[in-house]
Amino acid sequence: MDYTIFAVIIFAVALLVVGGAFLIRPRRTGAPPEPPPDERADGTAGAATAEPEAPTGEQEGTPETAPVEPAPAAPEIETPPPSAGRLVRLRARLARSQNVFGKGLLSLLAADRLDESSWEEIEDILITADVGVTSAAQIVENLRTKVKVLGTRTPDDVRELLRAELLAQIGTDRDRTVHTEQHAGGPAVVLIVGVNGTGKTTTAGKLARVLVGDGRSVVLGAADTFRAAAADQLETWGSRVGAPVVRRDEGADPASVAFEAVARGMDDRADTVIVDTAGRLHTKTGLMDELGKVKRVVEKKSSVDDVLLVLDATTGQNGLRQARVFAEAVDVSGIVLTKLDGTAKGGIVVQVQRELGVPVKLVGLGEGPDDLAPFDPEGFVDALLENVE
Ligand SMILES: Nc1nc2c(ncn2[C@@H]2O[C@H](COP(=O)(O)OP(=O)(O)OP(=O)(O)O)[C@@H](O)[C@H]2O)c(=O)[nH]1
Repeated sequence: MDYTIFAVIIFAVALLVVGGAFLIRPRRTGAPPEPPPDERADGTAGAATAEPEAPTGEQEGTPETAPVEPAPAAPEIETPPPSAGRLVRLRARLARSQNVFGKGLLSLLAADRLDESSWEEIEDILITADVGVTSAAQIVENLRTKVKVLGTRTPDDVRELLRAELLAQIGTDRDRTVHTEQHAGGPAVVLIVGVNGTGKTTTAGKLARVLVGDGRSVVLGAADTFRAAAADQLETWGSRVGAPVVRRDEGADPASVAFEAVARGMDDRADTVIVDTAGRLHTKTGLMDELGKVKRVVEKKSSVDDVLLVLDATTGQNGLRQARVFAEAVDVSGIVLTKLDGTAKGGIVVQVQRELGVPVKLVGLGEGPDDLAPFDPEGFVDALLENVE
């Protein structure tokens, strides 16, 4: 009898130890971090705690985190906020970063007399904000004409003049929808392209959150197979919102991963497949071959509905050079401008659209998981001119 009780106690202790090991194990093997307990449903949780951790060397070296099959979703799934109203929520951040730009222009325009040097200064401010030389000259010319017609100006008149001119340059009638709706029974396919470090993988993850927040189902494809860490990062994003991630071993053919992701999206009857691609700017030919192949192979299964080019707004002319190379390599259909919270160079919206003839569709305004918003010209310009005397 005593032996039986002893055996039962041993068995119970063994159960506890094994159970504990299971509970602790996923964290050590680089599985997605549990959502912070204080994350609010409206997505306003502190950015620092809510952002999935950047891949670390420890994760890169963990062989268990590179399965061939799509990773299982973590049990605790978050509900991100929907896309509507995101720019409004992030407006203060935009207003803060672009304040110098808006304030400088408004105060110059409000002066009683606008002489030649004032107009030059206005043009300089526009160029410094990365509006681009051609657009800056055009804006100044249009404003000069309107100011002449208007005669005297109240601060409200000036604000309205500038608002209208900036909106005209950005364009209010372009289609800025990211095409994520199912078609012909299959999922929409969105390719994310851009140089590494611009926020490409982060954007793929944030976009998945936007879509899940809008009630869609998403499959993520980790076709940046040159860095295992990029796939790990994507897996973390996917697991937090229950989006399966299709990945392969480092060095695998990106096109085949993209193909498998679309196949998985079809099997799952998902709404959207988001494919993160590699962005090494080795040679233009190499890039063209690689991205061209990904697109061609995906198109054997489904049409590609959007090719989003991710650009870091803080990189100015360098970013634009990269954009040109990508636009030559693949048919870019939309631009995602990231890190607009960290630069006063919001004028890049005007320049990049003018250069590439492609609309800005999404903007990144922070490192938080829900700091990606659909781009809305009115909201953007209003934030630029907000709280400025
Ligand atoms: N402040 C700010 N940081 C951002 C934004 N978007 C991305 N980032 C940060 O930019 C860094 C690079 O992002 P990644 O997504 O790793 O960049 P990537 O282009 O995928 O590069 P690889 O992962 O190297 O392929 C990360 O620390 C992001 O948190 C943004 O809108 N604002």
